Amino acid sequence: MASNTQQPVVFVLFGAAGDLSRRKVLPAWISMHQRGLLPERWRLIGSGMNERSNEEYRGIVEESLTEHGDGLPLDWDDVVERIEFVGGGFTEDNPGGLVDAVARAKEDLGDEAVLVHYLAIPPEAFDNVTRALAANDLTEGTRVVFEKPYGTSLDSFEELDALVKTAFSEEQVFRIDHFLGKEAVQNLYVMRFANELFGGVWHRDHVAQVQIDVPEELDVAQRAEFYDATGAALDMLVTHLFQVAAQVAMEPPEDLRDPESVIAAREEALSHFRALDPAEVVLGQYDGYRDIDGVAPDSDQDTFVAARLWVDTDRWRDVPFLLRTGKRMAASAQQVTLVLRSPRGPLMREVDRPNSLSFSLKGSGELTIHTTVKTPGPEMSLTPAQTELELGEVGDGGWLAPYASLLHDVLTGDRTLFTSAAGLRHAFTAFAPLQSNARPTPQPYEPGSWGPAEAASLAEAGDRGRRWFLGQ
Ligand SMILES: NC(=O)C1=CN([C@@H]2O[C@H](COP(=O)(O)OP(=O)(O)OC[C@H]3O[C@@H](n4cnc5c(N)ncnc54)[C@H](OP(=O)(O)O)[C@@H]3O)[C@@H](O)[C@H]2O)C=CC1
Ligand SMILES: O=C1O[C@H](COP(=O)(O)O)[C@@H](O)[C@H](O)[C@H]1O
Repeated sequence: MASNTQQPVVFVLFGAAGDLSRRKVLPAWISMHQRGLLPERWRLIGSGMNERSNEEYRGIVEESLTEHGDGLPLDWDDVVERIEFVGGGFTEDNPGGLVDAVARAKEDLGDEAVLVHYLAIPPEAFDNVTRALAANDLTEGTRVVFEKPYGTSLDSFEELDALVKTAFSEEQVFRIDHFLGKEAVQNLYVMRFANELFGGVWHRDHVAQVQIDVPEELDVAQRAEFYDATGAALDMLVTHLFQVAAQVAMEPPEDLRDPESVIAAREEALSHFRALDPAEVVLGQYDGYRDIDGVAPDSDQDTFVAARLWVDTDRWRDVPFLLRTGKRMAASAQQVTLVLRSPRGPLMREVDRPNSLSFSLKGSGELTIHTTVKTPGPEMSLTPAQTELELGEVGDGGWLAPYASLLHDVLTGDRTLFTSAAGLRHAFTAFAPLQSNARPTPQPYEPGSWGPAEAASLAEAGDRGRRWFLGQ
């Protein structure tokens, strides 16, 4: 479904006043407009449960751009006229004013206008909105973007997917996982496949462990209801951290420029994720979480998860993938680290810290390489050293925020960085033990800490001397 980027677009944003829309989607859309990545003619229709006037909603967009984007575009007076809001929800039986609003926008832009639906709503609402789109004839020729998590368990994923298939063909569906749109995540495979320095060691013979670590200082007060129904493991582990792990673990695709080939390679890796062993998972809940408005007073929801994942392929057999994320932690970072094995040979006893390649996924990304070098001077003594490469400061390209990059792909029809149903089925299968009776009880942890103490030993167990790379 490739398309010409000048085809006018009607962008219908469900959950248009929610946290995701305000912090990410609206700033991304307007930044695309500013960068000339949108067609000249477009309309944005926000949809929500609550009633809001166009003026109120435009005020929300303005605030979103000021607080989370690059400020208002120079042509704001023109842009603001293209934005409207339709409240009161959107269901099979009661489409509210949305169908009319879409018809007006299409009339305005012409018949060739493409309709893109973006579901920035809680996952439990995906099926109702899908049904409503079908019942109200808003599916044909459109594209639909589903936020993550696409399903909340293996069973609900299957139900949702079966429903979505009745309403849309696969090429209309874009299941987004915005971590795949991060520059540095894309750079993981470019660095690996374009550099023998990295590609040559990307193997169990050289890598002792892989860490994917996303601690967040952020709390959840702005979206307590959503979060308390979701939790860290569903919000982050089975989604972003699994996708990034698959990106690290995948075998070389046949053709890196062919979307199907890249998706197949990433999802083949997912199919080799061993089902999580609850004994190798630590869940946590920060002290004070239950006092937040919107959180159940007896909630046992996890706000932290650390897991040891195994990827059963020849390349990764017996190499632990340590995954960790949580809210209200000591620091905010997004880091993928390949910790290499200790060197053999004459200096093996003198090297304190093995080599590591550490990719920061924030912004345009950064690579840090830890090495051991000779201390300058007459003595033969060794010193740990590190070197950094800012991945955004090379060449003359311009960094795109992940949501802008992925929305651009939706408009051009490039599916490389989107997930397929088959891939998500593998992810939910490996995740299922955490949704069974064997789910570990969340352990309390201090806000501003690195999570429950048990998580530290998860990194050490069975692999003496290994630690979480961050926070040690
Ligand atoms: N927030 C984030 O950082 C990220 C969120 N996501 C995903 O985005 C989605 C939305 O999350 P988030 O924005 O944080 O959640 P919020 O709770 O902040 O916002 C959800 C919005 O959806 C609307 N809504 C609520 N219930 C329904 C329903 N039953 N049917 C239709 N619309 C409904 C609400 O509209 P109204 O205000 O009018 O009541 C609300 O504004 C989730 O799937 C989440 O996983 C993905 C990546 C990052
Ligand atoms: O999907 C989500 O991601 C954010 C972190 O992503 P970032 O791009 O803002 O760094 C996380 O805070 C949120 O809980 C989750 O829903």
